[in-house]
Amino acid sequence: KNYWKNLGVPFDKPVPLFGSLLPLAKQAISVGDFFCKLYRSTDHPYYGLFILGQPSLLLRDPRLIQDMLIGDFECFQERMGGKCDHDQIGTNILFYMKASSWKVMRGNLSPFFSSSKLSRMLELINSVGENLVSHIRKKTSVGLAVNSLDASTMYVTDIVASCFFGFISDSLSKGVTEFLQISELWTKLTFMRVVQTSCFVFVPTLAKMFKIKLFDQTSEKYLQDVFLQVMGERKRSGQERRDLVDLLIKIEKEQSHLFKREEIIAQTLQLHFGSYDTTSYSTSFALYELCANVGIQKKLRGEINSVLSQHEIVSLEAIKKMSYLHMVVSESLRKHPIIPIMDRVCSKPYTIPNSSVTIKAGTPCFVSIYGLHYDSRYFPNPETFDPERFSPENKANIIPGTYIPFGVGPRNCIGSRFAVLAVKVALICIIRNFEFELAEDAGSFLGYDRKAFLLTPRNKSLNIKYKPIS
Ligand code: HEM
Repeated sequence: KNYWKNLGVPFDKPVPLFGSLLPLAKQAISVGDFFCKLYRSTDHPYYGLFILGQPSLLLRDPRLIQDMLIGDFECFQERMGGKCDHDQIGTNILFYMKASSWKVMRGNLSPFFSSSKLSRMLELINSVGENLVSHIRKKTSVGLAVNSLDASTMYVTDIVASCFFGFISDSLSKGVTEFLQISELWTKLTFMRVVQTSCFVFVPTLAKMFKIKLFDQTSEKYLQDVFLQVMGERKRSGQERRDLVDLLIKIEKEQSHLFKREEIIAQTLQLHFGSYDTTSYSTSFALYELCANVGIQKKLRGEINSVLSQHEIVSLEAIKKMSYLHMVVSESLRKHPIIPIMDRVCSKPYTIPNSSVTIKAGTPCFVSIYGLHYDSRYFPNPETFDPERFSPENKANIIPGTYIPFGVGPRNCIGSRFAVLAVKVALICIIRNFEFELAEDAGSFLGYDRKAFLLTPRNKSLNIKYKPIS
């Protein structure tokens, strides 16, 4: 209780057993709001809290965040959670991999997101984008509003199947597919899943004792089987598609001394899990903002049409020329940072720069991405959707470390370029073909689900009325 007091660090008063986490345990507040509230409760560069009995630190100052998580990365290489040997998939996804294996695996996977690989994947994403337009056209032709959160989810499911699992899922045309249903189950947060995931991350001792695993086991097994089937066929035929399946086959062949089979399979499930809700919610929030800001929608349509009048296809080169699109997506990710917090665990005693405070090995350190993005010192009128914050002239004024939708440092989001590309293609496809606005029954889309870890729209529908442009 007096741990932070004795070190002279301002802190959140703990309650017995729960520490600072009681509001979360009661599901009275979402994870993003909880850390944002702590962020706002002090002016100090850092703030103490207790994860159950474990003293932990919230880093607030952007300079400090950068010094610690980038400059002193060797002391902050791992996250909380994932130390459960009984769960060979959950523990071995890149997100939770231990530092030594992580470095090699990250090096293996990074080239998968290089410009040349993205350019190849863009062909696949474009064809899913066309299906998204057909899906909207079909619903619109019979006078229906389109639940655009569902449509975004199907769009991302089909991209994931195509780019990571190597097969066509086509849920946008079929409406429902087994892969879509399993993917939804995979990321669905029931009360039990929330408790189990919390144990896996915050109380690994309990997770070990009760053999709790990170993922829902039915969907984990299904996705593993799908991937192994594709992998097996690929090995038998000797065919190469230069995609994730080929890359993982190569790692299995060349690095069997470093990685077990589960560690390799875990990465496909990781990329699926990493992309699924994050990218579909990001697409939906961007669509919502374009409905709410008709002037911005119009201006964006102008830019997209103008660039595409000089390019036959939606190539990386064409997308790069759409600077306003980049500003719109950047602002949407500022206002809606789907992963609202990030964490690292300190691996050795560490003295906080410009202080006499030394934290112990094992201390979890958090960053409130949401708190930073809504801090009016860094982003005036943070509630306003204003892409001009990211214009070439204004961008230079953004203080490093204050805009971090994809995290900070070497362990930041590996899929950021892929995610931004997928969101941009969806917007390009929609905006070229339709004018759109919120339907009368759109309801409130902007409340966040209190039991979710991600910024999850509480109202799981985003009804949009689309008007085809001839
Ligand atoms: C808009 C969509 C997305 C957002 C906002 C997002 C955000 C984040 C954030 C904040 C982190 C933690 C970074 C840190 O701790 O410094 C992260 C990590 C990660 N993300 Fe994403 N992400 C998105 C999409 C994706 C996609 C599409 C993939 C996969 C293709 C992906 C895969 C990962 C992985 C594997 C990690 C862990 C990286 C590591 O530990 O090396 N994410 N993401």
